[in-house]
Amino acid sequence: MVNQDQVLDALRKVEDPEVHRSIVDLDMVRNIDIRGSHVSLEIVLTIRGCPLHTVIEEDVRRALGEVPGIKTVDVKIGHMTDEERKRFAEKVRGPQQNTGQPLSELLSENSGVVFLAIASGKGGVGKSSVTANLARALAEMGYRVGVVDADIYGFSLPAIFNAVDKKPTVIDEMILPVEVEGIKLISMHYFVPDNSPVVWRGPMLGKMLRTFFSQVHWGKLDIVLLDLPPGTGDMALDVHTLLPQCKEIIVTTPQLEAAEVAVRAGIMGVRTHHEIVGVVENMAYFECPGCGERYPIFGEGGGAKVAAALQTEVIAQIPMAILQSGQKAFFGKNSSQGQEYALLAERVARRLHLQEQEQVQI
Ligand SMILES: Nc1ncnc2c1ncn2[C@@H]1O[C@H](COP(=O)(O)OP(=O)(O)OP(=O)(O)O)[C@@H](O)[C@H]1O
Repeated sequence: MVNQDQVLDALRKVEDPEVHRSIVDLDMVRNIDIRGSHVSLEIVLTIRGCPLHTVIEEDVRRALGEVPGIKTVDVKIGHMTDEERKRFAEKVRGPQQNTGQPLSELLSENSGVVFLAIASGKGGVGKSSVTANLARALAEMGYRVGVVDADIYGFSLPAIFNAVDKKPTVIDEMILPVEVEGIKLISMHYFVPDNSPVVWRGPMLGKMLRTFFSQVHWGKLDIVLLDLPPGTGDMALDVHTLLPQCKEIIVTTPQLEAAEVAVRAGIMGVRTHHEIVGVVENMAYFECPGCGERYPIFGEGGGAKVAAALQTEVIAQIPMAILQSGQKAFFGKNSSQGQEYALLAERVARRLHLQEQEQVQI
């Protein structure tokens, strides 16, 4: 007859879909009762009505179904008490962290993580689109990617990722980021009541970033992309203070006016000792789908100008796309933009010395 240890061993392979740790290690399994080939048990979830309960239940049934000698399984779903939830959160995030340290040190699980800020001189050049597409392309290369939407004036990443209606799970002051296509995303969008305007002052970005790193449980990551607000304000300074080793990509369009302000944003990055990884020229040209001819709709030379001024290189030129109303600039890997983003991700990975990963299918 099957024994309790065999049941627990099988369940050890089942992970909580948000925390990505074994439900046995997280004390989520209760009341195992074995009668011949029938096993009944209870799984306790952190919150009532957790939308992921069907996923866990199916995984439990599948795992037990593979154990010889088990024919039928009865899974009851229960919920943790406040005390149990507290213990769960402590288990996941480890001992309470000291928020006086630089953020990078707070990420004890992520000591080797690379921070890459995406900056631009002015809004509307495609900084958020670059962040989202680069995140996707890096995830497709197999990297574990986190994205912080630090563009506090216009948090647009949830919309680009089609994740506006998702909600981070909050367990006893521990926040689990939203996950889209394997990418972990956190944004102020999830913490302000319906579209209410947020009046931000300089130090608030620091406070927000601190919260995002001290209370958000990211799990293991290889790289964190930060979508910075446009411009040269105190933000780069804040990011530098909090993440001294942060690298930077500067986004511009080919227009010379955009390039001039992008140079200023880049200089701000250099002054704060952020290594500039390169310049991404977005909406660099439009390629005629019929004849393949390239048209420089916004002129030429902006990217090269920024790169020369900052003593770096243009590491991608992203073609312009014709977008339908409401369509986001989030490109599939077969599009010409998607292919450029794949090349950009390879360059970024090389320049940042990310460890090689196995390609994943998204
Ligand atoms: N390659 C592209 N082709 C066509 N449209 C694009 C491209 N990249 C971005 N866009 C569009 O340009 C607009 C601005 O993009 P995005 O929001 O990413 O810019 P941003 O620099 O982050 O601006 P803000 O800081 O104001 O949010 C969006 O409508 C986006 O869909």
